[in-house]
Amino acid sequence: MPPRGPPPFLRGDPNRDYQLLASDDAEAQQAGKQVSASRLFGLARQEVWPLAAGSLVLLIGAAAQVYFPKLAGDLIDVAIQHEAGGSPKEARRRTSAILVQILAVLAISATADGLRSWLFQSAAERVMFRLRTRLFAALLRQEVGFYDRVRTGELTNRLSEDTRMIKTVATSSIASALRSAAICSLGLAMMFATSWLLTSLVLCAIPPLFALFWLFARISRRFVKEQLAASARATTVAEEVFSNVRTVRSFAKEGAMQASYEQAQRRTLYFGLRSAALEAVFFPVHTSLATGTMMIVLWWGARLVIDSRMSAGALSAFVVYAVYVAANFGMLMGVFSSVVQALGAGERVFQLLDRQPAQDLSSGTQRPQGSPAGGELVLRDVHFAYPSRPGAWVLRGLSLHVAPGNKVALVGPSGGGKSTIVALIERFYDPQRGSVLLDGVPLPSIDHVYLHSQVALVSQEPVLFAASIADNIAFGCPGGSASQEQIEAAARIANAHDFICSFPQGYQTLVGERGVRLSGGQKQRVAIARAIIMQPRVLLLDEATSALDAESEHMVQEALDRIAAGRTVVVIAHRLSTVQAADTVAVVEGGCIAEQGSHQQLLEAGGVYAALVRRQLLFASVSQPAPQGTD
Ligand SMILES: Nc1ncnc2c1ncn2[C@@H]1O[C@H](COP(=O)(O)OP(=O)(O)OP(=O)(O)O)[C@@H](O)[C@H]1O
Repeated sequence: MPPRGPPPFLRGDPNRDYQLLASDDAEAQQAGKQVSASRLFGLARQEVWPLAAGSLVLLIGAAAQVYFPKLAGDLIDVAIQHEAGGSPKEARRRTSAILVQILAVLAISATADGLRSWLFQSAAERVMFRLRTRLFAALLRQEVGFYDRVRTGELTNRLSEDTRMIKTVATSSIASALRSAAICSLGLAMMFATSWLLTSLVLCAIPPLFALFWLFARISRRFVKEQLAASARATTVAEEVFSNVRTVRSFAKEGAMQASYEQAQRRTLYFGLRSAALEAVFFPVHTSLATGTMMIVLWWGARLVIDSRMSAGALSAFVVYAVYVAANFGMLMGVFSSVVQALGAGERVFQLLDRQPAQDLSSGTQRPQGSPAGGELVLRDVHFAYPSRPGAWVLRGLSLHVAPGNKVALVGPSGGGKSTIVALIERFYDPQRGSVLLDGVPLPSIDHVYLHSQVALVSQEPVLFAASIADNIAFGCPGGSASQEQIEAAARIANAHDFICSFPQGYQTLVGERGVRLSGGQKQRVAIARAIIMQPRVLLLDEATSALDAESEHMVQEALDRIAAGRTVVVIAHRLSTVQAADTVAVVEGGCIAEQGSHQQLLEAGGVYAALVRRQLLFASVSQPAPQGTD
């Protein structure tokens, strides 16, 4: 019986993340299902020369290894012949000669093993580097909607765990497999040369051993795949808890989170235990079969020695060869089963590598220059539903025109679609119908980097990177690097310079993960500086609500007013002063622009806006006086 589904925190299908990805993209899923061993090994294609060189030294090392039993057999025969009355001098001379051979073979074998290890391991590291960077690039190419559906823990797990598993198989396992195959073949050849009769007996045991391994690999592949998926879910829970530790603490939900994590891990444990049980059955059966065969061979060999059909030295050499062959056959099968298991991890990685993003960021090439003012925004008959909720239309034929340099304030009831409009202008999503245009050019036709150097977003809860304040501000610079003067100039406009200088490390102060070491107002001002340094033509603002105290709200507002001057601005307005200062107020309701005009015009019209103001549904969160004459 599989474990019960996770508790509330993770309620739903335990395979949800995996299935989401799979059902999300049937084509990629298909491609994922068809992952073949050749595709897995294809990852090592660029390493063909190091691997070829590694294989060569590996063969040399294997040949050296296989020579040892022969030397051991020779030594035993010399000793036996001496016991039977041979000359001690001759025996000593022969043992000395054998000793020289042993030392030479040891030196060759050690050098070859060292070289082999370096060549294969370094190739494996490079394969993993390439695989991870390719996978990261593939993930970064995906549209924002993809991230709405997949949890980050799932993706980071694939980047770390799955790629590590594939790396080992794609290179080192080739080395082990080749080495074992070489030792097996050479060992078998030597066994044949020593006694074809005994060798035939050994060969009889190989088909059942192989069948056993094949069965084991098939079953364990499924377990490994499930275990990786379960472990990804556990990582997701851990990541979510760690990044929301303040929420967890404030609700005293440590116990519940612990239970969620345990539940997620329990599934990992469940498949881990099944793997362990499988191994507990498989390995004793395999070992008994192999050891039983060896003992029968020894028994028969002893009879051959007694009948003088074989020397004791030859039997010793044969037994050592048989042990070599058995051990390496075991290793070969181990590699085979880990390849089969890695195909499970490969499916998941290749599924992501193959996934075609719904938005092609490289398709846009245009850089509209527009009139000198620039920054004309048009939303034309836009219909939009979020990809994670297809069919639930958020915008239904919405049209909006913002002239260059104009300021439009979006107001309306919660959930009406204001933030969605901003997300479409940022091209986080593309509308299903209709279009969004900047300076007359549809956004998908505009060069991605250019678009985002012209449009800046300052949200209510900006997220900063875990770096210094200077680095966070410079992040906004289109070229990627900014001078200290530029950074400081932007910080001054954003009202951030003074508080930054009050920190002992000034601009080099680290802000912590997502900016956790700064206050809400400070974070927002750093985010404003990050937008200012970009010198955008279009500004998208989500105004701060009462989350800030009066002083920092004033500082933030002043900074926003400065940065807005002379630019096209779309602001999600929460304050009366903002709507009053806007050229146009657009009331977003039910996915459409219900009304548009100046604050005064709309109040006088006595429509939706007037009703919302009257019912205090707008500006309720700020301590501004209610507008006059609305009743
Ligand atoms: N990423 C998303 N995936 C699915 N649905 C979403 C997503 N973001 C928002 N929605 C849904 O889209 C609708 C419009 O949301 P939106 O955030 O645009 O409203 P809003 O007018 O900005 O609201 P508020 O004033 O409360 O911020 C809501 O029903 C919301 O649940």
